[in-house]
Amino acid sequence: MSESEPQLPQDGLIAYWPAAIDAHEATALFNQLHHGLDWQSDQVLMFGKQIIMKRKFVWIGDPGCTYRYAGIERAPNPWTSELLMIKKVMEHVANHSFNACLLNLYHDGDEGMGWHSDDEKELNCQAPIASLSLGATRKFAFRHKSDKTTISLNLEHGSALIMYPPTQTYWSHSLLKTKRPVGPRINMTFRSIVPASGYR
Ligand SMILES: O=C(O)CCC(=O)C(=O)O
Ligand SMILES: [Fe+2]
Repeated sequence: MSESEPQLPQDGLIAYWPAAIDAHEATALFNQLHHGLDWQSDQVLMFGKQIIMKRKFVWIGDPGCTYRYAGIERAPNPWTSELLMIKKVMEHVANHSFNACLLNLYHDGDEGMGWHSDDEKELNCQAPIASLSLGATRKFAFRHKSDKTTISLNLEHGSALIMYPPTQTYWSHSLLKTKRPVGPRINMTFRSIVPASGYR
């Protein structure tokens, strides 16, 4: 496994590992997750209306790792043995430990994720976020919040993208939609949550 070069010019730090997991393992994992998880419909509040997204998600984490996202509070689902195994790999790649993971399922190129940064208040802002991609290769882009510089990279099957602080402070990111016919993709972002006060 080796790192390859895409980098942010300023105000952040990323590392891209094209083959964090080998292709065979990545395919087996994709199939297990695709069929084995209880995928939920994502909802966003738009112009005061709840819109159901085609994209699906699963929120996994240690007890107490509740996540408020797009106005909805999400209690964590427990870790499975394969998710714990992947968490270990990603902890090794990122050199950091994680207590939660957001999985997103994009059925095709019509589904993506708009510009945002992962800077919710329950996230430990000193910790990296480690993203693992499985399935179709898709384009992912960073845009600087003030000068709008944009950097894009293709996230390949089995690749890891680590976003270190202060990337989320200065850069937004997006999973771009595409008109190219592409198959499904699962993305897992391993995160470090500061558990809600009721749990501490
Ligand atoms: O699908 C991806 O690669 C990105 C997902 C993402 O940005 C997120 O879950 O916050
Ligand atoms: Fe994100």
